[in-house]
Amino acid sequence: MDGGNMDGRWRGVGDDDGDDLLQFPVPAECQNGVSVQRGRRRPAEGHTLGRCARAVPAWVWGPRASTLALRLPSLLIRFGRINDQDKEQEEELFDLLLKLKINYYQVCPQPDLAVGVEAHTDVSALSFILINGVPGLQVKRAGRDDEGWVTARDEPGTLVVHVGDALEILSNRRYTSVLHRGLVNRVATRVSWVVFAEPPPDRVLLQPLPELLADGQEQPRFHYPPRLPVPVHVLVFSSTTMPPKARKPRAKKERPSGMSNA
Ligand SMILES: O=C(O)CCC(=O)C(=O)O
Ligand SMILES: [Fe+2]
Repeated sequence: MDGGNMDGRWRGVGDDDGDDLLQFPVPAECQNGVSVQRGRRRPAEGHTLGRCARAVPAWVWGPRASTLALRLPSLLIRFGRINDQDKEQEEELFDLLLKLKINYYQVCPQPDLAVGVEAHTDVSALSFILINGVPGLQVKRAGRDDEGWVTARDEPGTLVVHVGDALEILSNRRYTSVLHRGLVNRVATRVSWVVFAEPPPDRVLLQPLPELLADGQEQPRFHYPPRLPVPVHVLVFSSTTMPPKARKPRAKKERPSGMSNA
């Protein structure tokens, strides 16, 4: 991605080494919340979302993330022993939709009282998360409810990959989606760039892949009659009235106290 200067407020990222990230302010227009950009291409110049997306480190949109994003579901499914012959299904899984979201968390002197991004699972197949070196991404440990939250590593250049709901459903829960949350920080602004990789909404139905159930040994763990295409899934699962997985521990309402990093 080209270097640049938007109204003198920020400088672009030219290097691919992740170091720039630590000194990299997000343009003011992106600081009111989140910006979402659909599609695989970088947004158009001049568009607000484009301006925000230009703040994205090169390699979020660059070959490393997109290669991973486009290949990982297929590889994971293969590990799940999907029938190798089903090329058509594999092609569909390759044809992922990539969406970018930028989270900007203002410094907060009282992080315990603030809401960052509440505990949730992503509806994507996979999510790729890059943070600006300020910790605050937390993952709920699988298993017992009382095991608590684990803070993701924050070394520059660390790319966190989450399994999302779509992959859990397609894989008939060979992979389970990750409950996670984003916290604000007491002393530093947090920025996270998330690329959500989703199955193509017009072609992939969110149901366990038939190949996994073909031999009759395994029962489908997800039933959605009538079988829903992705947009409906997103609608339903985005609803606060219908959490995607009752088996997942619910988000605790209390604010974590150990995350100030002050
Ligand atoms: O900001 C973070 O570290 C996580 C954000 C997140 O999980 C999301 O936007 O879906
Ligand atoms: Fe998320």
